[in-house]
Amino acid sequence: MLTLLSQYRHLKHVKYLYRPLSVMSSESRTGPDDAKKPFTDRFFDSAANGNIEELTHLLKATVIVDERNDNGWTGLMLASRYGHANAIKIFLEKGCDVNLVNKTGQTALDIAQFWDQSEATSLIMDYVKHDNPDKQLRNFFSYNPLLRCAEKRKDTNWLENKMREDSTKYIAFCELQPYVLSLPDNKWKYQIIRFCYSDIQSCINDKNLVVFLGINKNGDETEEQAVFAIDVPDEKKLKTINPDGTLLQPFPGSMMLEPSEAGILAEARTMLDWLDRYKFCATCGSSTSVTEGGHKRVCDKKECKTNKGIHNTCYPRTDPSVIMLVISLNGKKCLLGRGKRFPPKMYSCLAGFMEPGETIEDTCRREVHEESGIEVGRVDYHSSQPWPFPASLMLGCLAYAKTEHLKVDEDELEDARWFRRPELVQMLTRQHPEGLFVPPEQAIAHQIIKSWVRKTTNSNL
Ligand SMILES: NC(=O)C1=CN([C@@H]2O[C@H](COP(=O)(O)OP(=O)(O)OC[C@H]3O[C@@H](n4cnc5c(N)ncnc54)[C@H](OP(=O)(O)O)[C@@H]3O)[C@@H](O)[C@H]2O)C=CC1
Ligand SMILES: [Mg+2]
Ligand SMILES: [Mg+2]
Ligand SMILES: [Mg+2]
Ligand SMILES: [Zn+2]
Repeated sequence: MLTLLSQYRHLKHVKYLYRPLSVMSSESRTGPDDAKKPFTDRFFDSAANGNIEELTHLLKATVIVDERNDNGWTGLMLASRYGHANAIKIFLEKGCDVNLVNKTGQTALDIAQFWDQSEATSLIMDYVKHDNPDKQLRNFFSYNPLLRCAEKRKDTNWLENKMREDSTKYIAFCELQPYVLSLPDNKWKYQIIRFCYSDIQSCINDKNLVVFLGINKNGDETEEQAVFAIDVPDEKKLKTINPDGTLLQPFPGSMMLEPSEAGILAEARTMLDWLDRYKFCATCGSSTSVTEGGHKRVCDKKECKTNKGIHNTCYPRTDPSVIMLVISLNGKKCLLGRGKRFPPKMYSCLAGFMEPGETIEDTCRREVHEESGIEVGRVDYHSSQPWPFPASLMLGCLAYAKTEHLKVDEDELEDARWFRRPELVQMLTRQHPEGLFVPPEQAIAHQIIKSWVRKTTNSNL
């Protein structure tokens, strides 16, 4: 406490500590010019003033939740300094980083304690206590609420009985697009239709592909609800069962599902695509039969070597790909590129498929060099994302550049450029003066860029 006190005595004469106080006066709090202030000034002001309406509005762009002013103060720190409990709750709900420190090394908790803001102190302490591994970033398509129950896949009797049970649900696909309903209160949100066995019975035959996806965790333990995916090649059949449904296009359709539905879609879409495309043995060319609830194909030719020893060529495929945010030598800029098929004005992280025998780090170094001419040194893993178009697993990384001169691979990219942090904030929040933007939050690229922006500041840029 003594150290903090002495820090404060020193700081209290420094204008930045009180920078937000300039708007604490009654004139400026309601001043007509507030709306014209830069976005970040309004953000810091609303945190310091406890202006919940403004804060809620500005935090729709969650990327700024950990934005720091020139002195390293976050909105949470400002709200803690002045004891605005409701503002603190908003920051915590939005997943702010409570561990950040300002330029004098204080966390929001240090500040709340120092200023005897007891409610602020207990809110943050409570949050820290309950901060658990579940809070780890979960990318879109990666949250599948079903228990896969791999052990049940070999139990043919169990599977056959489950397929006919009243509680069992089927999600139907036609040409790899799920059959969905748009939500009555929000036409931008869709829900995958879950059919009962009696509804879908007429579509289940030897030709239509069926995959056991798993057991619904939320179902009653005594009556496990199994979920299957079924491919129904004729959309008209689905229309007869439920005329209100529609097929959901991959882009942007899949992005409009709830995250838990997107996770189920990721499993189902990749599985159905694989079952459909790998009908013949890759080793001997014979036909194959589907087994294990749709999770394996077995070569019909008994003597085929896939039926002896290691025969994993008959299992579903996942193609690992890396996706990386390249950070410049001085740590102040990031490299983004424009693929030839991107929507106009969209820039994203560089990405590429892994080759056999490569590590994640080496794939990042190779792909960055191939696509931009930049040499990469250290590579840090960030997070991963299943990308079911058709079967990628995106391995997200931060890659630290050793060089800066760009030599763009024109076969793959239309452009690649270094962007400074303020520009990235504008692109993430769709406020860039030239209309440039990054992929939506459902893409891992967005999350990697956002996490770098949240961990850095604009100072000295
Ligand atoms: N989730 C996200 O935020 C993003 C995801 N992605 C995904 O990342 C993946 C990789 O990115 P991309 O830049 O396309 O990859 P690369 O940089 O490796 O280049 C694409 C080239 O790789 C070839 N290729 C296709 N499939 C494979 C494979 N399984 N193994 C090796 N090479 C292959 C293609 O050749 P050919 O022309 O012969 O088909 C294509 O020209 C893609 O699935 C893409 O959809 C990319 C950006 C953002
Ligand atoms: Mg690429
Ligand atoms: Mg490439
Ligand atoms: Mg490649
Ligand atoms: Zn074979």
